[in-house]
Amino acid sequence: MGWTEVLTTAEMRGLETAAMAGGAVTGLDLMERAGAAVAGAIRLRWPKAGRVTVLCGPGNNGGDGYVVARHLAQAGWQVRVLGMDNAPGPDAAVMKRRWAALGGIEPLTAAALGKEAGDLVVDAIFGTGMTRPLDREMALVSRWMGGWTPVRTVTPPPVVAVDAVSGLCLDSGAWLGGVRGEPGGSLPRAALTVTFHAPKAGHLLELGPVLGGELVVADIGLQTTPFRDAEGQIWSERTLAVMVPPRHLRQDRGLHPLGKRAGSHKFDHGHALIVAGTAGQGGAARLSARAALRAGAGLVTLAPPADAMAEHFGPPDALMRRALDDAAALARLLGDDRLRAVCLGPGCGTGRAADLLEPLLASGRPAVLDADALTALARRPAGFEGLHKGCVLTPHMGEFRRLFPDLAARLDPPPRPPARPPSPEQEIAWTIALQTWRQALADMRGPLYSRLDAAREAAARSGAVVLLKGPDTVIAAPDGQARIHSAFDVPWLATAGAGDVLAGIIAGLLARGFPSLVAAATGAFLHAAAARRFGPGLIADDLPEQLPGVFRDLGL
Ligand SMILES: NC(=O)C1=CN([C@@H]2O[C@H](COP(=O)(O)OP(=O)(O)OC[C@H]3O[C@@H](n4cnc5c(N)ncnc54)[C@H](OP(=O)(O)O)[C@@H]3O)[C@@H](O)[C@H]2O)[C@H](O)CC1
Ligand SMILES: [K+]
Repeated sequence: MGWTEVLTTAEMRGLETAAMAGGAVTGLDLMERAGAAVAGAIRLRWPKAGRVTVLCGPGNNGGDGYVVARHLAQAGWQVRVLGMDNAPGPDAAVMKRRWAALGGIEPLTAAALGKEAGDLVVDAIFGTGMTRPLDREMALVSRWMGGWTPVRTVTPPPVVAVDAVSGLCLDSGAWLGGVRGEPGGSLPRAALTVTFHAPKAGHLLELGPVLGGELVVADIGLQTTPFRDAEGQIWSERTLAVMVPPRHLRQDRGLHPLGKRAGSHKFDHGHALIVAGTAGQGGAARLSARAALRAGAGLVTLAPPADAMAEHFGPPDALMRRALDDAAALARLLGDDRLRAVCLGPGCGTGRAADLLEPLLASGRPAVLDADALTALARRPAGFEGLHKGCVLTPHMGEFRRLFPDLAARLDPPPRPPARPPSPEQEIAWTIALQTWRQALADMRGPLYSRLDAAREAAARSGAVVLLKGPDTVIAAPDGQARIHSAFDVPWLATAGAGDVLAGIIAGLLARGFPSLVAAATGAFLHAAAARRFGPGLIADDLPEQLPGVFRDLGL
């Protein structure tokens, strides 16, 4: 599995500051390297020199912009710079002067965009220093970069964002001053974002992947020194992105983590138990069971109640079936240590899930709790007692809200008032509510609370690994470790049963002995890779059948 370190803006600043304090590098070096990297990425994608408009903000992001302008001009591009009329920090001031020696700087206003914008726009207005919503002028510029063209302005050419599209909170992926969860039509869209040293969480969450276009991570010579935070936690291992497996992880370099050693025995790859529910709901558990088999578990047993056994006959023959009627029966089954993982929830029924949850937690066995098991957990008088780090909770946002209402609420935008006054006599109250709502949006201050924060707190509170589902899936462990799997290119995963397959893949990996955090992160990766491989028109039943091809693609 490929792990890419993901940083918060504070960690990025910490890394830069430490590198500069150590004398290894100066801010000016870093800015030169950053700007040169952006210019290089531009020249790779648009090899023919053209006309570019560079928008430079008040700080170091703007400083990068002046470096980009200089490099593109020296490469034969016709460069027009629109810059803020301010006295930036020392590094940006140097770079601004170096540009000014080559070309002019016009004031950065929305009106100035009305004229010729050229073949490309570079957004170097704000980066990691973006802490509050854009003011009116920059909001107009930002909307223009999203294709909004009021009278007398030209349609914007492709946009390249330096570090991020300006306006994005780089810690949460939310739009500062926007209503979370509503992408909104007039936000900027970049064709390419060039960030530095490592992706930030905001590049991978919520609107980050939607607005940022292709993400390039440019090395600017910052060593990933294992920094320790106040709790002694090594930063560079806290949050990792798990989207792209490195091609180098092939069999010829030793056994791939997902591979199987020649001569191994089925029990070497573990036995997974997939609990099924009462008659008529069996499809979900069958999907999970098939997925666990395809994920490489040595044995998989489907366990419906005796009265539902009849519905579970049929393929795959490799799937074993065994009646499981109640908690006592499960406690007996779990007495067999070879049973290495349990999947509880898909198509199980909340009553049955509630009964079976107790012996399952008491056994300490690795387990995936999904669907009805999560509903049962939310209603459980004992709460999260008995959960352990071998458990993987796989809630979608609705289930997450039931389990962790206070955390979900911190992700919610301020409640929007109705579109119009409910009645004439309520006109005044409605007006006040609307002004209060608008002020709440204007008062937003970054870094905003993120899905990563929410998953981390949920894992710490529950004691289990929490996989918060979405196109930006976040996986967090109780010890603070987290993984992000961002896949906005497989919308077809929004189909009945896809969650059951994910639960089954994770259960299969747990049975194979993968630690819970790695099993969940690898499961999220395999799930999306299977969907990507099948393509549009997929149904959940197609997903397990794609896994052999995914493994081949991984070089297994
Ligand atoms: N640190 C380094 O050596 C490197 C930095 N790189 C680049 O620098 C930016 C981060 O630069 P920074 O100056 O910290 O912040 P920004 O340029 O993103 O923002 C500039 C200032 O703007 C103010 N601000 C914030 N929000 C708004 C707003 N909505 N309207 C107006 N102004 C706003 C804020 O200052 P305040 O004190 O006013 O809050 C910002 O400080 C990083 O993104 C990189 O591009 C190099 O690339 C690597 C080396
Ligand atoms: K920017």
